[in-house]
Amino acid sequence: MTAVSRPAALTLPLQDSERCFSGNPADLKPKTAVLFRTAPLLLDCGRALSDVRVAYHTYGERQKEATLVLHALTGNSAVHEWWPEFLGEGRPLDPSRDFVVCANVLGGCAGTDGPAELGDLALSLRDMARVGRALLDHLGVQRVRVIGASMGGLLAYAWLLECPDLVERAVVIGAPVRHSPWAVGLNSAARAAIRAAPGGAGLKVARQIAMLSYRSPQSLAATQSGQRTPGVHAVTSYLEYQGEKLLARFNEGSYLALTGAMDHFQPEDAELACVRVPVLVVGISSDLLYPAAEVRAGAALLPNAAYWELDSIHGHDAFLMDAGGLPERVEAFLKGP
Ligand SMILES: CC(=O)SCCNC(=O)CCNC(=O)[C@H](O)C(C)(C)COP(=O)(O)OP(=O)(O)OC[C@H]1O[C@@H](n2cnc3c(N)ncnc32)[C@H](O)[C@@H]1OP(=O)(O)O
Ligand SMILES: N[C@@H](CCO)C(=O)O
Repeated sequence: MTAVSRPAALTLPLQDSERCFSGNPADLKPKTAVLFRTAPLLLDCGRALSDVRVAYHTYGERQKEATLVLHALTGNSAVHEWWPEFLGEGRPLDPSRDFVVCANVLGGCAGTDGPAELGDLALSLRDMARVGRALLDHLGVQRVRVIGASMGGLLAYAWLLECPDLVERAVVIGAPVRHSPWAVGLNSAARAAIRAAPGGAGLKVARQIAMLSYRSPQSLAATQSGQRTPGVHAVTSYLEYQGEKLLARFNEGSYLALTGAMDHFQPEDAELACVRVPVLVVGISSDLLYPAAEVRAGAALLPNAAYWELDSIHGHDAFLMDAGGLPERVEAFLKGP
């Protein structure tokens, strides 16, 4: 790995993620585009949006074919910060070979328009795919390979249904084809916490509920047994800390909008049977939020899907924390036949 050098004008110390990224230092900066200037975006809820601001990262030289990364619920477009095992020379997303694009989703709070700019929004994952399509048009991209995990995996399914003409192949990691009552129930409890205690306290509880679904009993037994502070269970202070961390970097309106979009994405089996392109679906052995059997059953609804399982004790977030052989699997699949 080659360390990147920062332009002289910037004197902040490099973050670890920046040191590890061996591509063009200019790729580390987010870009913005204002889309839907001449014709509005018609949302599934019936509202029309014009001049939609989208913040995104690209890695590598611009090409007509791209690899589009779809981030998770509280993730963002800075792939180099949260997926270093996947992005870089010799990795599945290789900027020396590929044009990699990742945009912050509509409805989020990382630079793309969301509730903070637009007010309360009833959004769908298909709306987000349409915004992504407009961004690809803006960049001159005509074909994409799509890869997403968690909410990004659900969004990958939305791309397959909404933009079948653009998608060449797709990787779905740790995501079902639609939310189960269990997943909707967890999000409903999180939203109830936000509505019961607006202004921050509710968002912190929402994150605590969600974190439990992102880990597993075995993972917490391995990492959070005992106490850090006398008289306080380690897992209790861990969850409190995770709530504080999310409050510092996220927005409760976005949490409501994005979890609502995930819950309302309920494609029919017959729609999924029309997806013709090759799809690699990855389940996670200890995932409590989206159990591997459910993810596998979703893959079986697609005519041209392969299923692989990541073996980890760390639950849903293993794709971030304990990726094991996943990068190699993804790379082999993205290369194509
Ligand atoms: C496809 C996508 O888009 S994914 C998007 C990626 N998402 C993000 O990057 C944002 C969300 N982040 C995460 O979800 C998590 O940080 C993960 C999954 C990346 C990593 O999870 P973890 O290994 O639990 O690490 P996490 O950073 O959450 O927790 C460790 C922190 O908790 C603290 N901590 C650990 N145990 C305790 C405890 N018992 N009490 C208090 N604090 C604790 C650690 O000191 C550490 O603090 P720091 O963050 O200030 O360094
Ligand atoms: N840790 C992920 C969870 C969903 O994968 C996030 O916060 O977005």
